[in-house]
Amino acid sequence: MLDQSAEILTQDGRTIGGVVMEMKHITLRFGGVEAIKNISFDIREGEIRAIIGPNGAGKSSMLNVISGFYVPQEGEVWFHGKKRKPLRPYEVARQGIARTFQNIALFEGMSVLDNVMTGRLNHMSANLFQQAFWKGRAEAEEVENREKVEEIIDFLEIQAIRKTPVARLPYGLKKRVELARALAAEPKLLLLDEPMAGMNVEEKEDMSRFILDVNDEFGTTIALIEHDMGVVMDLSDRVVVMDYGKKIGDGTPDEVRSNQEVIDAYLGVAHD
Ligand SMILES: Nc1ncnc2c1ncn2[C@@H]1O[C@H](COP(=O)(O)OP(=O)(O)OP(=O)(O)O)[C@@H](O)[C@H]1O
Repeated sequence: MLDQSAEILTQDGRTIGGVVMEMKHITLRFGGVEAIKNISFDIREGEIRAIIGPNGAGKSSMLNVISGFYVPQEGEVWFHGKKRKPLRPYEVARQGIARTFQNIALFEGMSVLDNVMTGRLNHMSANLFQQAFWKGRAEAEEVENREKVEEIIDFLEIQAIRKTPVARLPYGLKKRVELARALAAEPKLLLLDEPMAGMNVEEKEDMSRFILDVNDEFGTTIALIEHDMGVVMDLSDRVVVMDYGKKIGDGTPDEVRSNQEVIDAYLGVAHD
């Protein structure tokens, strides 16, 4: 059996670390619909792991299992070597998991800066009493949080719009602000829900570059779901392919690309 803690080499010669999350025989049902059927795979430290598949394949359901939002009826999720119990939303953040959403979930009336600041909530320990009576601590924390947020804003090249209300931004930039907010939490595992959906070619190229840069610069482990096979192939170290709730492929982009079952699933399904 493969040593789970051992590093492995990717097809591009990158080294990725040991297993951080393991999905073991996951089955998820909504009433009579089996959205995920007995799927197992792992996510390794420092990798970009994509889960792809045609419409209705079960990708969103899987992302929600990874994030802890859905608890599967069967199977186990292991995180950092421990079997995970059902989590409350704040516990997910404390575990070092942050995510973006397919339908952007930002505060439209607030500025970019304030939206990104909300990503720091988990790093704010000063309570209301301390904020009122122990100004020093609350202020020090505020300075530290601002510094981190400014660093991320620079990194994602959104300085010019830091004071702009999100509602005024084009779609591609909103997606980048969402990425910034997720990064502000300094996650160990970053989950991206169709990060390229609805983008034009240029926006997709920008987003790909930022995802690669985040992974490279911060060493963040990234798991993303994507509907369009093309966009993630150059980006990912390893890819899981789902179809009708089943896993039909799992491997390097080259392995997945030459997998006949994967080719058939994609050819047999109409895409938008
Ligand atoms: N909350 C829910 N209640 C009932 N059925 C659901 C629910 N969420 C998903 N499903 C069903 O589970 C199956 C998988 O859906 P899911 O959204 O996970 O697929 P997907 O691969 O993300 O699809 P898409 O690419 O279209 O977003 C579908 O048959 C869907 O109708």
